[in-house]
Amino acid sequence: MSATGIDAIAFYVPQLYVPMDELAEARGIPAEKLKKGLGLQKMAVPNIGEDAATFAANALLNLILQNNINPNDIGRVYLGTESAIDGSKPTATYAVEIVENQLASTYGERSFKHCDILDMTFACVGAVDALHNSLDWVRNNPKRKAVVIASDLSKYDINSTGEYTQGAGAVALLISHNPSILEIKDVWGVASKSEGDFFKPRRTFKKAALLKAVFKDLNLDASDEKIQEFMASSDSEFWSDSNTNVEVFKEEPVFDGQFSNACYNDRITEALNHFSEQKEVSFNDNWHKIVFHLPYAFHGRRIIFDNWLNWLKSSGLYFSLENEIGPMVDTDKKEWSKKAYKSEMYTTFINSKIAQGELASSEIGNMYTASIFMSLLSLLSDSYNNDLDLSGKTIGFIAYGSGSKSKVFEGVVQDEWVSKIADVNLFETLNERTSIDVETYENIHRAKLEKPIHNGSKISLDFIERDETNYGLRRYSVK
Ligand SMILES: CC(C)(COP(=O)([O-])OP(=O)([O-])OC[C@H]1O[C@@H](n2cnc3c(N)ncnc32)[C@H](O)[C@@H]1OP(=O)([O-])[O-])[C@@H](O)C(=O)NCCC(=O)NCCSC(=O)C[C@@](C)(O)CC(=O)[O-]
Repeated sequence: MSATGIDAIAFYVPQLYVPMDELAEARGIPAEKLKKGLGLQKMAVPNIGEDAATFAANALLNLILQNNINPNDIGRVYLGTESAIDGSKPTATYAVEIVENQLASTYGERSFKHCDILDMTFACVGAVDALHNSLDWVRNNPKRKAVVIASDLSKYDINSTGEYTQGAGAVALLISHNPSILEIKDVWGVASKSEGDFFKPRRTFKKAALLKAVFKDLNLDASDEKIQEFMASSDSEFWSDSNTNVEVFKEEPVFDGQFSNACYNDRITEALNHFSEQKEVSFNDNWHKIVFHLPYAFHGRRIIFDNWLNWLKSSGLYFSLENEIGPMVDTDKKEWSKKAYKSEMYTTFINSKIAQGELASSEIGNMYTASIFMSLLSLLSDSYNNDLDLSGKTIGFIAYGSGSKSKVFEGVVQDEWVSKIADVNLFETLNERTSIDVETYENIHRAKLEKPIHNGSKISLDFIERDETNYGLRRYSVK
């Protein structure tokens, strides 16, 4: 059976960002905490009119144009996202429609007509699920090709501990036989457990209670009779709606930061164990590089530490660490762990296996589903820029999605990888973005602006339909 995996890769990141120094100053947080503690330099900010569909469309279009892909050859477009723009109509349909229209003059109308299009959602691991499924499907027939897109925007409440980890964008992958970039092996470590570490519930409010609060603030008669009378006679489409409750969807999650770290740690440990039950592996020796889901740049290096200690024990190298920092004494475990974390051995491990995958995350922030694929692209682009050959090397992948699930898998870099990375220009593109100040970012965050700032994006939301039969349908335009 021929190898299957990633044959081409493309990305899209919004043009706007906030420098971390400025955000730290505005929030009264030491900039060193964000920069040295979490590894953050810039936070990508979506412009007005950008959403998960426009990011995905941009990444898909880049993938097709940069690699001369004929859309008629693609049998699947599976999109992983937790920022869906509709509860029923997949975000992938919007993205494909935009791209199909753009390609019509070259490939004719409806070039994705026979393509299976789908969204998959499981927090940040949803696009890895899309990849896993697409690999299984492609593997069954040598002619099959699939596209996997990861597209998201991570938005947290202003002033929350998640705010400085925000980011946005998309990565698109072409999955095929005999891939040029990465063969992905069919061994998957999986661990799932329902947890409430991070989620985006539908929040409900009683309409009468909302009105009561408003009436009271305005010093109006807030009696139940008056409220009922108002709702029955109101011309407003909102207040006259027959539902008792108002359902509100917010992009901002409900989350518990340190608990989410603990869930991430537990799930990846279980998934790593599950992986090694299926394949004998010495993670330290066999994995040349490790790519993580990165909610912020330094998360991988912080969260893998306990597993690394166990890897040292199983590969007989623990004594080298003890030689460097001394043996652990039961009474001083915490101090010893701190020393081990700062040891030369661990620093070498981070610098040789993890740091290249962190570079793009420092410049963008959390891209949710796209973070792990952006980390792969960061590793490949940095290796390309520094003439480091990765051919034949094994990369380990550690994915996590809140709620919660981890998947662990591995891939082998193929001889042709350079030919597919040379024109991606990841870091060059990131360096061309526009800096905005904190006030402008806050106005975008609070939806106070109506028009895009600067030149706006190439693909953006044009308007939202308001007629009864197409209410809420989104229309996009391409400049
Ligand atoms: C991620 C947290 C929890 C971080 O929480 P936090 O409170 O911002 O930071 P911290 O207290 O964990 O400290 C961060 C580091 O900064 C250091 N530090 C402190 N001060 C200084 C200073 N002056 N100079 C230098 N360093 C400093 C400090 O020592 C520490 O480093 P460590 O000691 O651990 O190596 C927070 O940002 C958060 O709640 N984020 C949102 C949730 C999240 O990202 N969770 C991550 C795991 S869950 C996940 O990955 C899934 C997710 C979120 O992507 C969603 C999905 O699946 O859909």
